[in-house]
Amino acid sequence: MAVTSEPRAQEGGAAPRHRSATRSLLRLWPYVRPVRARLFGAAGVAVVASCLGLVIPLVLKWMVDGPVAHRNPGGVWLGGALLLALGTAEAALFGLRRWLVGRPLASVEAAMRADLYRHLQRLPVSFHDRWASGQLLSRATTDLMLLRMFLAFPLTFLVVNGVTILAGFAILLSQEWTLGLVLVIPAVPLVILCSLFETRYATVARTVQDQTGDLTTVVEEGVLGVRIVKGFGRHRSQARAFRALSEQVRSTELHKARLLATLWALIMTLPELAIGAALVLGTVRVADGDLSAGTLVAFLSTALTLRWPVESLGFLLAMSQDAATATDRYFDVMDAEPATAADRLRAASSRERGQEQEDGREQERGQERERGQERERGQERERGQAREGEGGLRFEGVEFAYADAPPEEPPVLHGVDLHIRPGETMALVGATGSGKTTLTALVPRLHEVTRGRITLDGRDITALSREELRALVAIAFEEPTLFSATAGENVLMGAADAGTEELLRALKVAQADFVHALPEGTDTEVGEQGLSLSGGQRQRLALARAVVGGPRFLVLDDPLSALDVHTEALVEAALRRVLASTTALVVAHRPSTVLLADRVALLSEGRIAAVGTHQRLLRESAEYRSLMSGQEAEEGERSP
Ligand SMILES: Nc1ncnc2c1ncn2[C@@H]1O[C@H](COP(=O)(O)OP(=O)(O)OP(=O)(O)O)[C@@H](O)[C@H]1O
Repeated sequence: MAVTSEPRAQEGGAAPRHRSATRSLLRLWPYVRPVRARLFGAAGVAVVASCLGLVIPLVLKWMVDGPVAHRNPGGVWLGGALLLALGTAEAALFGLRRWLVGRPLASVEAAMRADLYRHLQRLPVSFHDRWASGQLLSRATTDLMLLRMFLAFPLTFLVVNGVTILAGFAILLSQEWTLGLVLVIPAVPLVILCSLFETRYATVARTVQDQTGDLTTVVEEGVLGVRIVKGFGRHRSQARAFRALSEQVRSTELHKARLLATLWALIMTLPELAIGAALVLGTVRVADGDLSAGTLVAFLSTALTLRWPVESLGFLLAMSQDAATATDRYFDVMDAEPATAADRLRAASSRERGQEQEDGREQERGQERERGQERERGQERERGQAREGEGGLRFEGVEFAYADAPPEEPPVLHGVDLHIRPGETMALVGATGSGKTTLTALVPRLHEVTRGRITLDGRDITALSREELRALVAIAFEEPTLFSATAGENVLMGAADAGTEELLRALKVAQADFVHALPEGTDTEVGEQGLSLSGGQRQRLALARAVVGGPRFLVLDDPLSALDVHTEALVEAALRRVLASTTALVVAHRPSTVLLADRVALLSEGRIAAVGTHQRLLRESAEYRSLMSGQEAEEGERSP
């Protein structure tokens, strides 16, 4: 089975729905507004240029009926010069149009791309969990390019060609209305055809663009996961999966091309037939002496001048449809709410549906929990610990469920009460999948709690601005994420105002001194995702990034998992000094990491089942003992 053939639950390839292309395209107005003067100016210039083209047949008529009929060479030269001047002016005006639109349209595309990027950064993590990266990439690249092309070409030329066709038909009808009617009549089936085409083409265009997004995701995954693909010898099945998807895109593209070809053939054939009919009728009338030869020449050359504006309607409409689809896809993302209130509501309502089932389980657990809590309180009193104040990091009745979780599933976290005192380091231990990572992600508000609250030194995190929260809390995850930048820049991302001194200190704490041995020290580029470094090196840089700003609160999700025992011990010793002044929540799988902490919280079935020192939990909690059991020997060796 190929990696990419697994079912995809992500969004971004919404089913095509019927919509008005004009309404979709009108949403671009806020971006077009700042450059409207230039765009309208360019359209005006193009209309003048195109109408100049319509004057040429009138000059021809004058030449044929005048200087040519009367054998006047001077008149012929004058006519020739006039035609040359008209042709040159037409070309110059079209050139001016291009110059007028070039720069403003590049800035429209850049502004839309910047807005999309900014919006993506503000969207909650839950949005990114749902959307495939390729769908977002294709919107930021292909779709925006389609929009720029639409603004540069079809938008102007639908107007220009529309005006030219109207003016041209007015000239034709005024010259000889019977012949004019022969040309106008095919316009009726053409209009009907175009509206039929719009509906069918819109559906296919959306499908192609969505499938291209999926293909982008597959390419991205294949490139990022190349080690796994190679390691498991999966390149053939991977290539097969890629071929299947690209075959899908190809066949939809072909379907699109067939639609376009049919429309184009009809759009080209009908005017040709009409011109042929007008030619026969006109020649008969010239022979009968009803019509001057000059009028027939002018009539036919006007009709031929109108061929391009009429024939281009097919692909101008197709490009407009592609642009309308690209606009819809762009606003699919831009309309997503950055505010997370929607997520909260969704999760809360799914919670209520799951509440009934939960109540039954809750009763059973209640008694057990009360006994445990009573025991805990008694022991705390015995140790004569001072009553904690509001300081530190506090979880109060915290509940959390992923927005896309089935409603019948209990929340990942429920009724989590935990207090980490100021300056204390609390280890968070729990079985795999018990919700440790989820709990840590709530502190920097990567996800929003669905019930309850989290406070930092007594202040609800939802009352803090994002900037305040980021300044207070630093995070490091088990899977370190580095950016295509230098090692130093990656670390300094952790604090806005940190300098070289803080950088060196952070590298020391995280035992990341290896950086100095890199070819350009802290200025060495670490490559995309830091893949030029080992897993342990990446983890240490991520840890340095977390501690560089000397944060008041530190949230570490098993940040030492990739280190060897010796390096881990060194990092721990250095961290201990840092953590002395920091309130920290550290997800731990190994006793060596647990030993870093003052106390340990055991997360079980979505709630805190026990809190105490490592030794005490070993004594009192069977679950904790079992979680740590594989490691006790190692721990015994390493504890002081
Ligand atoms: N983005 C997500 N959307 C939906 N469910 C998720 C998401 N992330 C995690 N989960 C689910 O939430 C539960 C808790 O996951 P979490 O990663 O918090 O566990 P964990 O205790 O950190 O596990 P581990 O020790 O293996 O890292 C799991 O059942 C997981 O399937």
